[in-house]
Amino acid sequence: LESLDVGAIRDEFPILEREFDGQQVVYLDNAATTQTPDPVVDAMSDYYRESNANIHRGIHHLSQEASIMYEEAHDRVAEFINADGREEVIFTKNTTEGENLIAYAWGLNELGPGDEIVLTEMEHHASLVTWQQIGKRTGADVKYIRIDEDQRLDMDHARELITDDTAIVSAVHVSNTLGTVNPVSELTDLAHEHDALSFIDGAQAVPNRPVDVKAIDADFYAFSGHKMAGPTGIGVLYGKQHLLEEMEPYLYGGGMIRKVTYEDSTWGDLPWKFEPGTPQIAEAVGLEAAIDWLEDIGMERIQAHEEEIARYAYERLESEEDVEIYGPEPGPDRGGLVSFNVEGVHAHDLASIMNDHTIAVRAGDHCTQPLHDKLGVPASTRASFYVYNTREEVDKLVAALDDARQLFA
Ligand SMILES: Cc1ncc(COP(=O)(O)O)c(CN[C@@H](CS)C(=O)O)c1O
Repeated sequence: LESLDVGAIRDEFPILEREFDGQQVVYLDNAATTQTPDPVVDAMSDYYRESNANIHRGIHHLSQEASIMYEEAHDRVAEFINADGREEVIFTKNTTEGENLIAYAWGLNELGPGDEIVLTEMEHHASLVTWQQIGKRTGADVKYIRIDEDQRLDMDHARELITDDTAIVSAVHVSNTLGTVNPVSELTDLAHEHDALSFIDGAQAVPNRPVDVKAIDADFYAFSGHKMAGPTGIGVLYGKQHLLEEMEPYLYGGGMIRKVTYEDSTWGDLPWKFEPGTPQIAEAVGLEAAIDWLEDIGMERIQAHEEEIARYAYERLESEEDVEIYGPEPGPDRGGLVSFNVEGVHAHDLASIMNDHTIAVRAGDHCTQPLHDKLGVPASTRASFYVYNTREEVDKLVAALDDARQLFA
């Protein structure tokens, strides 16, 4: 694979030139949100300047133009993840809303006492808390597939846990804390062997690797635009068409109906049935521009670059005796992030020192509190990489550890 021209890529991100206290920003918090390249910002600005109108309602030129842009953004997403078409692509606010949409529109109606919801111990709160609360409301039991000593998923335990009582398996594709890449096709097969559904949380996967939802055969797959060089305020819930057809909406209003009388209403076609009210139109345009931008580079090259930088970070940090790294060794089942702790230094103190060097990392539980309890640590510091990061930025991260040691260790 031809390596990326990181310099040319960085030129499309003016924010990466910003300085604080005379130091250029080192942005290593991409698992939280990625930066937005000029072509995406320009596409959204152009939309507002030239095509802004409400969709699906007006018969005037601007509304027709905006409607086509919005609808075709669904087609572009479908092509990107290999969905059958726009009918399988619901625009949400973010991954979290995608999880909630299925939990409410499917879970509340289909789950009851005796049913089991199988999660993994490394789930993000967007999945874990949602299914946990739906379990409490429906009487369904929530079970967690263990992680092993390498913080990979214990698939023997998965095979034991997923039974004919399982109604749905909801699993993260790439852990935002461990970096672990889970065998989501195998998990989906296990679910289907027991007539259960599979929901895959792809927030940390779609941005940085090729994702083919048909190859995985997931029934639902969710991700967020802001983690893949796109805008905040838009996410995607992929769902198999026959399942979405059978599901009742759980948010009602204009745009999602076919016929309304004082007595009852009928619902519109997919995906509009699940998109009530005025949607995030400019964000849909931005998401399409982000997909064009990513595919212009190539998802395989993005994955290779991100994993090369993460491998370099892993190896540099691993050579530091007082550093504990979480997640598996670099390789096919580790994504482009590294969470770690420095002995004697609290993660928040470390991140604060990093910030003194204008290095942006995340410290805390990364919305995986139960996982941190399982790891036996209150928090961790996480460096997460993307297409514009360099080895030199990793060197700055490692060099800043000494300041933290002198101050806190
Ligand atoms: C695996 C996974 N699943 C769901 C989400 C939620 O994405 P939203 O766009 O916020 O809905 C995230 C976002 N994780 C951010 C914020 S906690 C992080 O710093 O790790 C995620 O990583």
